Amino acid sequence: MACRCPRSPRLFLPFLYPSLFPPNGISRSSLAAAIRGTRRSSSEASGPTDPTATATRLNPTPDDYSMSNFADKAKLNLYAGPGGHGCISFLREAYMDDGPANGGDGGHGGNIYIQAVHGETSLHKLSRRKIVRAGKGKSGMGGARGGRRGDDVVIAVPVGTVVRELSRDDPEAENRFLAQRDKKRVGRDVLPVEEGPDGEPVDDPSRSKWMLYPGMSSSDMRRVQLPPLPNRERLLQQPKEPIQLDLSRPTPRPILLAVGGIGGLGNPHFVTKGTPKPMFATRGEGAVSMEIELELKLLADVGLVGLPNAGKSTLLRSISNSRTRVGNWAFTTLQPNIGTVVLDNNKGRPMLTSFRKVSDNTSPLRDDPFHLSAEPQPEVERRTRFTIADIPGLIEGAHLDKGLGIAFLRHVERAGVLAFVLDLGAGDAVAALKALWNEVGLYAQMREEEERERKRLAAVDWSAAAGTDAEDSTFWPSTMADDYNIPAVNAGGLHIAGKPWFVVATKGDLPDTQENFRKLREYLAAIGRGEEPHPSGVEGAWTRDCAAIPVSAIKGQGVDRVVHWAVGLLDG
Ligand SMILES: Nc1nc2c(ncn2[C@@H]2O[C@H](COP(=O)(O)OP(=O)(O)OP(=O)(O)O)[C@@H](O)[C@H]2O)c(=O)[nH]1
Ligand SMILES: [Mg+2]
Repeated sequence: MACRCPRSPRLFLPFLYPSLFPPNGISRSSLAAAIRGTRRSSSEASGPTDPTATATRLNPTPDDYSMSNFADKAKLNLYAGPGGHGCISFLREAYMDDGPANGGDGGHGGNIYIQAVHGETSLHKLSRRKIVRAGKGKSGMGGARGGRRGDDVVIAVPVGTVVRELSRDDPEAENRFLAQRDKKRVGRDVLPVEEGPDGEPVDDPSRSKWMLYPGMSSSDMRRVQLPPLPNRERLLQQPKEPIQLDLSRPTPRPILLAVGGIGGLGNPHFVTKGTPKPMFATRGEGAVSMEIELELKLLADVGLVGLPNAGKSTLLRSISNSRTRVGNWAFTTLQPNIGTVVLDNNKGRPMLTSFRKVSDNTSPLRDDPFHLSAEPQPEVERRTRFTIADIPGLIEGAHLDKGLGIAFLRHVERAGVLAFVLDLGAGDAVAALKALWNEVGLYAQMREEEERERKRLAAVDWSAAAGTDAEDSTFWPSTMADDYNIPAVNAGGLHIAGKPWFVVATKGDLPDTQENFRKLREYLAAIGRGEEPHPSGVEGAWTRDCAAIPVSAIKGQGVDRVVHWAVGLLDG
């Protein structure tokens, strides 16, 4: 059959593809040229700073970057799994309607662990998750079938995460404390079931630990004589309060944070001569819940510190594999970036031969907890790469949380070497260096005060058993977690000012920067000679070999010297 619609392909095409059908009077070629023109002008507007320059790796267009999710703090509420209840059941078979007790035990609740692993780079997933729950133990069943154990949870965090416990609720520790107190008071393990004047049982906390057969009459329920609660130990001991871990290395095994509850016992456990058919079983124990705070301190070998727009990110791009964002405005960088400088790619002669000490902070427990390797650990190992952290620019008052500085200064806190990046084209470099050191020094002092305060609070024993003889060494046995405790920091800001540092004087390609650089070099030489104090003003700070390296990061000139100098300081 013939088509009833007239064949007019041009009818709809202009709506679908307007660019192919220019309005009358404009030729297709001139329209294409106009489109090309607008594209070029829009990329130029946001492109490299110098309009004559073409985009390169060191001077990229602003869209040549990737912005990943990043969070360096997270608070988590942890709920370990409670134990499942024991079961009250009796064998029922043909011709045996009154068989023996066969209730299964409840499963243990799941534990919560933490593990620092390579591959995780941020805490953003955990900061959104907020609550971590381990699996509940399943209750026991008839036919002597035990309940399933609750699933454990391992929280994977990046290496460099500090864990602090903020609060804890351990119902079993509380109960044990109350039981010990009652034992002392009455001289018996469990208070007798007493009846009040109206025949109602007096409130007895130990009764809530029991499950009674649902088919019992209420008077039987009141009269039933319960045996003393069995004294059961958790398979894993809950770590001491407060937990403080510094996961500065990948942890070989997950570290326990919160222990799940023990599963209840089924009724066969309570069969005695006097009670051949126990109509009771124990409930599963409650589990530990706690609130913890995670703080990620990126572990880079070198930390770049500078004012906004100084050229830190361009420097990072010029010496490492980083693709961090670069732009000609302040606060281009909004989150820390880590770049890796490869010294030896195993494809020929290495760029530099460097060794790093490994014996300093290698405890046998961390690297070889079971002493499996008979060979002694090497004292030094070859450095094939090192990492550099670029953080958002600091402004005056950063330590008081102005700008973006304070949240990110903690990432340079752990760097082995600090590199101060100064823009030679942005005024007095000496004044800029002093301002930066001032902020860093004030921040260091603030952190130390915070740490002291935290220690003071930790020294106060908040545990339920505090001040009583219930608190003995077996009550809170020590765990592996104690070996990961945060090391003490020096007083007076030295933990940052005592680090080796140097200055990278960048944008040396700009005109009239020589004089600025000369003054900077003289100032640093005076510090080295001891004529000028350390720019932070901290007594005993590192002033051994303060160098200023002139570079033009955008042209990649002089940047190799930065790598050599940083490696020299890292090697010590
Ligand atoms: N002429 C010249 N310009 C440079 C040099 N290094 C960086 N720039 C320019 O300076 C501007 C700022 O560079 P960034 O690397 O983003 O500076 P930043 O210190 O990371 O800035 P924030 O992230 O905001 O703190 C960019 O327009 C760069 O192209 C250099 O050596 N010479
Ligand atoms: Mg930057």
